[in-house]
Amino acid sequence: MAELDTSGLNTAGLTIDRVTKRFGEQTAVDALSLTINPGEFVALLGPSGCGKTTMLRILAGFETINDGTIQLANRILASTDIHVPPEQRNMAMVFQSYALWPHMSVADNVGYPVKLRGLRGAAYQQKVQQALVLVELDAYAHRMPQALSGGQRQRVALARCLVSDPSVVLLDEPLANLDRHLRATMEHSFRDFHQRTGATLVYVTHDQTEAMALADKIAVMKAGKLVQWGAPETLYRQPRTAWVAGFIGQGSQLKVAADHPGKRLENAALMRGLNAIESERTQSVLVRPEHIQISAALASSAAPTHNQLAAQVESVIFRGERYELTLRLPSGETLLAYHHTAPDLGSQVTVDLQQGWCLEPDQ
Ligand SMILES: Nc1ncnc2c1ncn2[C@@H]1O[C@H](COP(=O)(O)OP(=O)(O)OP(=O)(O)O)[C@@H](O)[C@H]1O
Repeated sequence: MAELDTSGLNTAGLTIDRVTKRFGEQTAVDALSLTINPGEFVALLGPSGCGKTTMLRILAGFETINDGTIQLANRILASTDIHVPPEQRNMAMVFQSYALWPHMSVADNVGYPVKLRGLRGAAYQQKVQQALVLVELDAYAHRMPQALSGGQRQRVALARCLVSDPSVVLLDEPLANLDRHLRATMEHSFRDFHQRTGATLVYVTHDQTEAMALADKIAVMKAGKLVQWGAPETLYRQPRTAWVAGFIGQGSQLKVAADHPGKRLENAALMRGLNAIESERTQSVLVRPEHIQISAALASSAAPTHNQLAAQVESVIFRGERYELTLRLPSGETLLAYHHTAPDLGSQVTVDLQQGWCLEPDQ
């Protein structure tokens, strides 16, 4: 592919400082602070109604704020008494509905924002061509939007937001209207797009696998508040609270007697905590399925060692590359585990727990 000129893109960082947005009695965004570095790909992740779209609309300038400040590089975009209008923010937004003009070709759709600014002739053609190359749609310049797939239409929308050299690209659930297969393909397109442009991207989604696959950093939101901010691996391995642990990835939460949240327990310490008396088992610990080893069915005469647990197989689901098992422990708690073969339902197995992660209780 030809060398791409993305020098026009004046990527910048965003500082969101204690931003609050209320709609009447309802606080949609509650004292949220984030520092987004230039060129970072950030996902705002959370369940429906947690305030992520409101936060994106605040960044775009479609909503004013009640408290806090937003800065793009050194420039204040919003505070209690400043509100820079959307068209002066140098940001571009991509919606889940694509919002393409049906009567314009792909090239005309992409070029529209710069045509509005008066760009014409060779400079215009070059800008449109560059943006189309970035989303690998240069061969489709003369097609009409109706003659494109959903994924291609979304790439046209991406190209259109790029022509105006935005400092930040805001994306509101851009894959929500696509089927599962296409979403996976588009995840690759978005990653490529980010690598080639180096743009600062803020991406709203309620889909944790999408956020984990795409983002450099994820802001997990709940009821308008930021509950955790970190790299996908950190959120997966070291979720702060029981709620984050349940929201990101798969796993089981067991009660143990252990000291502090934010600590990893290796096998022996974990087993000591699990074997403590009931009243002392007050700390929630997360055990991911990949940290559970299952031994062959327990012979009737064999007992698990003191560092193992006995468990009963309650359900077995075939997932192609592995089986997903639900195991019932003597304490009554359940454990999600993976295994390469399918044990009989109701059979007893021995379980080795390699490690667990101590969680903070939810507020
Ligand atoms: N214009 C508005 N007027 C009143 N309340 C609003 C308005 N916009 C959002 N809200 C409320 O603010 C809260 C946050 O909404 P928001 O759309 O930001 O959530 P979300 O996390 O993006 O949800 P979803 O994933 O369902 O889009 C919700 O309770 C919503 O009802």
